[in-house]
Amino acid sequence: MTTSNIKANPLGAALCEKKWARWTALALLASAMFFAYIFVDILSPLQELLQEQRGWDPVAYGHFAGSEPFLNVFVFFLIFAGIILDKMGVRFTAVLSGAVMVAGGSLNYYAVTQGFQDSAVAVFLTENLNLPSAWWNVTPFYAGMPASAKLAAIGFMIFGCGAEMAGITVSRGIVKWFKGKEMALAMGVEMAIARVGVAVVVVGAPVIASIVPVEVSRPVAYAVLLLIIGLICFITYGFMDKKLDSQGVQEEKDDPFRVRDIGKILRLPIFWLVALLCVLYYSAIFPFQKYAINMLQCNLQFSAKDAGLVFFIFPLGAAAVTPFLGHYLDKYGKGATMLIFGAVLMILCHLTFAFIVPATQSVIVTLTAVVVLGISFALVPAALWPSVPKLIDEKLIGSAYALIFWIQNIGLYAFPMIIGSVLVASNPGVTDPMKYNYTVPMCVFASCGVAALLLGFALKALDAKKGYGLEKPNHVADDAEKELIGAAESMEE
Ligand SMILES: NCCCC[C@H](NC(=O)[C@@H](N)CCCCN)C(=O)O
Repeated sequence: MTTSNIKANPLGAALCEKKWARWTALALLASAMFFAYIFVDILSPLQELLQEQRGWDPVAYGHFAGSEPFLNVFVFFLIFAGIILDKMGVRFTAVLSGAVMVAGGSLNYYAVTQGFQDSAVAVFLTENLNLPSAWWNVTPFYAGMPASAKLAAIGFMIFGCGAEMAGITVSRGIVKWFKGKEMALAMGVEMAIARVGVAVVVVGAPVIASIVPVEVSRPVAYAVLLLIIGLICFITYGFMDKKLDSQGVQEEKDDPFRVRDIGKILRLPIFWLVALLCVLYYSAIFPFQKYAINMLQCNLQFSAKDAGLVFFIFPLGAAAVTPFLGHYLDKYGKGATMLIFGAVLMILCHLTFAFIVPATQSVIVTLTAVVVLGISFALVPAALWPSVPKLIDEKLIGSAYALIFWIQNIGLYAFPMIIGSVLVASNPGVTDPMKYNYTVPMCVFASCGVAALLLGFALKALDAKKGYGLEKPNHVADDAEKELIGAAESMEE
């Protein structure tokens, strides 16, 4: 186990000790993530236009949308990203991730422009990447997929590598600047800003696209511009980070990296509890988001626009509450309890969508469930991510975040497909997309919540036994305490 990352600074107070400086660093990191979250969902509200202008049917859109985690999951890019982060540090990895996002985003943009439609690349892609729809074809490509959707998927999977790399880097950056201070609050603010990005896109993308002449690629162009600004934010952050390093406040780097370090993380039972809780919880949130609008339309007989307005409060509600919960965690702790409480709320909401909403068709009940789900989506992330540094040796924190993200991405990749199949199987003969019954898919989401809840109890019990400090305020479970735990564990072994 490592000792504290704060080393004596002969030049006076280190930059991270100054409130304005660490919050400026956070503003730069959070802005880049805000722009990344905008890009992730930029095409979500434009499905109709994509069909009209580029010929993407729902299958093509679904394959494009699901392509983001592909390289991270199947080419293990996230694992490499964690190793790069632990070896090269926050500054290098942040700029690299920003550049990868810009490259992938630009390709994605080019794919949806009119210029691409008329190019030789389009002809090439129309004739290639026509993979059969067989069980082994885990790629987003299939025979007959529009060329623009193929290239957009390639761009989106490259973007996905940058976005997830940025996610782990920003988490490690926040640990570097805020450890022993308002760390959970800072992570909460960062995630709240990201949620606002999702809400902005739902409203903003259709408005930008519908400026005459109506053009589906225009919002993507703006989003790429924002990614470039995000890269500039990361570069600017790099100067602050360098200054901090020069003051002796260097992050612990894993030098040289050894594969057995990953093994060390994988052997920790507490790591598996956190990672499995994460994949189960997030699999019932992000994939649910993809179906939520249609579920609301089917249950309430709403238009897509009205259903979108109801669902709009979900990310905004989460954004409003997350920083307060982060602050609560810093001050009072109770991280494991928050995870349990968040899972309970999620189960209740999904069961409400499964049984009560279709039976009552009540807008009030639906709105209440959406708000409560937003609170759940604040409780779990606010407690989960700041708890990781309490469990893992600081110099392996990048790899630990990366492994958790990787396991989470497997769920994010698989669940939209699982839910799609469950939806079709539980609605035999239904072809009208407004007539689906969502009871069984919602029960699947609720059962993820039940499994996450059980893991939450197990986590709390293991924490009570081993004293990781999950229930303690952030600054209490410091490195000295981790060292004691580490020593106790080595004695047990
Ligand atoms: N500093 C970031 C903490 C994680 C925030 C978390 N995001 C994720 O878990 C991403 N791996 C998944 C994003 C999926 C979007 N395509 C969050 O709560 O958003």
